[in-house]
Amino acid sequence: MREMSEERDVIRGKLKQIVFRNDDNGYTVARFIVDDLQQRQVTITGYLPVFSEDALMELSGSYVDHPRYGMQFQVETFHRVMPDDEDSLIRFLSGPLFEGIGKKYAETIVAALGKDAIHRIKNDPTVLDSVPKMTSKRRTAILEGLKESDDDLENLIQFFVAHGLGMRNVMKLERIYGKEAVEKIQENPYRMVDEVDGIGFATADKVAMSLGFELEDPRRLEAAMVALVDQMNMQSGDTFVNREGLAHQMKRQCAGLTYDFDELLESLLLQRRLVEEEGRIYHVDQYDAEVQIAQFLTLFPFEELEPVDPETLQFELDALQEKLAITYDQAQLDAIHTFFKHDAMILTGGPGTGKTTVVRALTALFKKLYPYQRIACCAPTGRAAKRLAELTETDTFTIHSLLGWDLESNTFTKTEQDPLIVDLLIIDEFSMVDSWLFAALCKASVHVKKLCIIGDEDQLPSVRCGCVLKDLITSELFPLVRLERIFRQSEGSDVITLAHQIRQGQTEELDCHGDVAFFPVGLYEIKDQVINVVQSALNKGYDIQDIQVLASKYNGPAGIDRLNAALQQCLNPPEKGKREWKAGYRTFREGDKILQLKNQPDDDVYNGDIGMLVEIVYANEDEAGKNRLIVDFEGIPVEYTSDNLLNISHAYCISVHKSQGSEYPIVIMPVVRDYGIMLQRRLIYTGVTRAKKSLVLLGEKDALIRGIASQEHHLRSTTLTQRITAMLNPEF
Ligand SMILES: Nc1ncnc2c1ncn2[C@@H]1O[C@H](COP(=O)(O)OP(=O)(O)OP(=O)(O)O)[C@@H](O)[C@H]1O
Repeated sequence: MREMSEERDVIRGKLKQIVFRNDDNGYTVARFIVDDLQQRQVTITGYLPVFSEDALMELSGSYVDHPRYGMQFQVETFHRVMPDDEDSLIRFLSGPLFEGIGKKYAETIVAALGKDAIHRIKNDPTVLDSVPKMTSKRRTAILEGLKESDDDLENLIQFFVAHGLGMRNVMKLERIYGKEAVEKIQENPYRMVDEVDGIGFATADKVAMSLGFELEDPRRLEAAMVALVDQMNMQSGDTFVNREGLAHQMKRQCAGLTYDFDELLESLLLQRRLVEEEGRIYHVDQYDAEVQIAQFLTLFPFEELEPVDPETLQFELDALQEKLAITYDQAQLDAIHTFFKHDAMILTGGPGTGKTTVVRALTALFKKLYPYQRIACCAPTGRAAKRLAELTETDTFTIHSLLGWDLESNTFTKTEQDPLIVDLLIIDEFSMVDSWLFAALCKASVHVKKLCIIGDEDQLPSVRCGCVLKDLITSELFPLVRLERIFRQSEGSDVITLAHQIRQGQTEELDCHGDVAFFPVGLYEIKDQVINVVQSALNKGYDIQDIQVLASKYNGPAGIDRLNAALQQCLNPPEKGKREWKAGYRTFREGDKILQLKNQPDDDVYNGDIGMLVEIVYANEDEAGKNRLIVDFEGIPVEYTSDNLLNISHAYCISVHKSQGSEYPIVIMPVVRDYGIMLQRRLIYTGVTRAKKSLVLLGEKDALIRGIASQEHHLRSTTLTQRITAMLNPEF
């Protein structure tokens, strides 16, 4: 039993050391030095933000006698006490809150503004002008530091944490709504779903319930309907839902609640959170994305390049072929001429058909013919961008980094107001680009004068909504060059031959010889046989990073989770001296092969990147008292703590979807009936074409054949093509 003393106490003092902290909700156990004559040390507990150790705090709460931990001070409210003597003021201003302000400059500030410097700056920031040697950097550091030390922020944190939000989200709210956050969220917590990235309906609903909202509150039902449209789109890949389907799903989700569907929908249409067009209901973001893409492409280009003289082009082309000792075939030459003749072009073709070879020629010739124009190459994944950079010797980016993506707000700094300064834009692996991302790229591309889109139309469509590549090809807006001849085959690739058979839906006499092997294996033997194949490749001298196992679903005996666990046990077993970190159901071990699951642009690692776990640092050796894991992504070290551990998983076996945009020397791919409808032609094709050198298929031949024969069950429904057509022919 815990005993609690009755009266509320107030203590003043400073934080000494954090003993425990849950970063999700801010729950903290810390040592605190009370600012009295004895300088007593007290253990405090409560939901608190991270304070700097120098901050003078006033805590109000009560002492609790904990049976195991003894007397603790349980914090109910807290606020920062501003220093009121010169010494403390100088220490405060030169503390960690004020970046770049040292002791000397803090003295200058206090000498200029006196003991009530903080009060004066807060009342009128222009008083900083009277401080000698005040630079704009120093000014920003002081104002930002004061903002952080504000009591309002502390009250705001307490309010939201009490209503179930984690510290991370609270900080986002503060950034978006400022001091009005509490008022705004109290009035309608569901606005967070639309306005705060990373907060979905479930989180907003938790806050609303805690604030006492009714289940049938119209604001709740409206938010539920918008979230439902989003969720249905994410599941199907479509860019809209139909009215009846939405009404039906809404009925299921809001069973037992009384509401009028038509009225709710009408209200959402009026607010323009949803958009209706001929019975189709769009989430406003999806609608705007389609319109933006269609508008941009139909008006493209806004400025034109001087045309090239055909003779000069031919001269440079001949010189390039000689320099590279290559002869482009007719389709490749067509691609090159089309590119220089038109403002935009789509280049498509299967693996090994020479797409990258053409891009190399395009960039080399463009540099010669337009020496003062800027080129940017981009791709949706880091891997694809790196490959393009190696081959084209041009500035190459992921689309996210090109657009200056901000992870916290999920927004881009490059927009129509601050567009890209690029004349030629080349986008590779375009089949993976979704509607929302392409719309963002279009918005920032108003100065682009030439556009080249490259992608394999037979690969899986983008993870998120839309099928932009297919829609652009169907719209016939831009000239399309299709490369069919397989050049890699002449280098002896049986993988490519098989890939083309799969693409054409050919199921008889599948070419499984040479670099392609098929082993008939039953479902329950898959795990052991995969290990055997991996072992024999390792024995032949391949590295674990060269070998990639690709599976089609997560659960089941041949699922990703099971294969990862088995492969880890076999390839990187526990060993004395090899450090481990058990995190939930996963054990990370030094030497593990790791997959990045999310974009982390600040660290330069992206969804689909693969690295190696090189070091584990335990909490008791770490300054911040946290377990830490360091992964090396081809020379880029990235740190993970419990805060971002969900961004990675083991990579011995990964999904075919995650492998898009990457290539591996050896691919091992189980194909079993247990994968069900996942095993379709596009997925098999995408997996098979990841293999650069050799491919091992193992499983049930009938599952492979049935998979190749099965086309997508659900072709994505979008309206991009018809929008483009309508914009080109406004009279219809
Ligand atoms: N005209 C050509 N003559 C000789 N070899 C060629 C020619 N075009 C391409 N190749 C060679 O064919 C191979 C595949 O070309 P490339 O990498 O450009 O194809 P790709 O379509 O980009 O393939 P993937 O999509 O699989 O990367 C390369 O080794 C390339 O050097």
